[in-house]
Amino acid sequence: MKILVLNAGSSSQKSCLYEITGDGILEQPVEPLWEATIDWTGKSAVGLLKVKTSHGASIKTEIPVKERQQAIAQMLDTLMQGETQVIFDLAEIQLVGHRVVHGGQHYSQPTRITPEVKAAIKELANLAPAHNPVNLEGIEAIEQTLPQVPQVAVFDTAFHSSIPPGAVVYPIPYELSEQGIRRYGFHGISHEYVSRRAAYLLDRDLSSLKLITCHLGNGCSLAAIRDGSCINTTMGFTPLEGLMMGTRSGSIDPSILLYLLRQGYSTEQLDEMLNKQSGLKGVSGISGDMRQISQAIAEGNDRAKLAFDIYIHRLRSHIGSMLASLSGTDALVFTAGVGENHPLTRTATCEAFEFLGLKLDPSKNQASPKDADIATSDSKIRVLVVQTQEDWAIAQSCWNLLNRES
Ligand SMILES: Nc1ncnc2c1ncn2[C@@H]1O[C@H](COP(=O)(O)OP(=O)(O)O)[C@@H](O)[C@H]1O
Ligand SMILES: CC(=O)OP(=O)(O)O
Ligand SMILES: [Mg+2]
Repeated sequence: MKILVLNAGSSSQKSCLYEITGDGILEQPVEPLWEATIDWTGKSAVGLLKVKTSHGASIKTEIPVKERQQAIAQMLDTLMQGETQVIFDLAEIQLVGHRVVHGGQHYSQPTRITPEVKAAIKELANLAPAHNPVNLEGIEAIEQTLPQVPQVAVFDTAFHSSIPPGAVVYPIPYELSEQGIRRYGFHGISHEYVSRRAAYLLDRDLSSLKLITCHLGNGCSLAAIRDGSCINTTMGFTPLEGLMMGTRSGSIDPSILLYLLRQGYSTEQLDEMLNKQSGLKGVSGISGDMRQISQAIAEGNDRAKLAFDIYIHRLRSHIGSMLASLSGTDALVFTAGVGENHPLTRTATCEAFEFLGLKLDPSKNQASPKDADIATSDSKIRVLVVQTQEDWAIAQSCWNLLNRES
């Protein structure tokens, strides 16, 4: 069965075509037949489309991206044309799966997209403004291009539905919690996938493991996972809470917002400040990208060093909180852009937990291996680097949903 996956970001659109055969539950992730990304910077009318296929073809080309729908249609053209052709007819695609960031209280399973589900995704857009609207645009683009093909939403919040009330309810008047103001948690597709992959790499049963998964990308979050179920996470009502991120502040004293509101800031200004002008970018004044922060530190930039120090301080503190939720851990798992590629972040994080007998192997860490254990053989806690495969996880969820239904 061929499943197309769409993973829409605020400045990118990723897509993969997978072919799943057999029972679909494969321990090793499968290479996509075709993989495409469009990157554009918000208002720019031109985007860079990159496509590669499992038979070794690749193209890079600039395309106009005034509307996401047109850009997606152009991206899908490369499935059937030129050197990147992998199918002869769009009808070969049997299902399309989407990463949808906020599923609210009602969607904790992969769900077939209906007008009702679309309306719910739209309504939740004010809680995930950088994500849900673009997820919806992706769904609508497929309705135009592949009107007959069923679509499935896989929610980033779903994996966190097992978190117990003590970690979900905020200590504010309870009526607000009843209105849905509570912790949801995000990056669930990634946390769930890397926890399963970690169990496989450790040759252990997931149902007997305590894991702390660290998704450190542009957005950053942690999950505490016991016996395969999530029991705590750092993101909350929106993807703004918790760790310091590329451009998001993470948790700050809420009184800072009250203070700034009284100073005359508008809600839009505060939103822009907290989501786009804070984090590594806001403190360093340079960039939200860890590669540029590292380079600036190497050149002696003090603000870049301060930004990195805050990032690590907060990461260590939140790992401490996850450790307490789990009463210990068998492994720390690093994933996503920073987690997979930045040895210094892993060293600086792990140093704080040496008192627990955690020992990182410096040469293994420096190599940034994919899907490997980078702790020494006598370390009391394993440390893994796992490449997150959100798209593959979505394809598997879609396949499982179809099998449950049939
Ligand atoms: N080689 C690298 N070294 C350090 N950081 C990196 C490297 N590659 C990517 N990153 C970091 O990862 C981030 C992107 O992570 P990613 O997981 O792709 O994020 P997202 O899916 O949220 O866009 C970049 O902004 C950058 O900070
Ligand atoms: C939920 C979230 O923060 O996603 P991303 O890291 O892709 O922005
Ligand atoms: Mg991501």
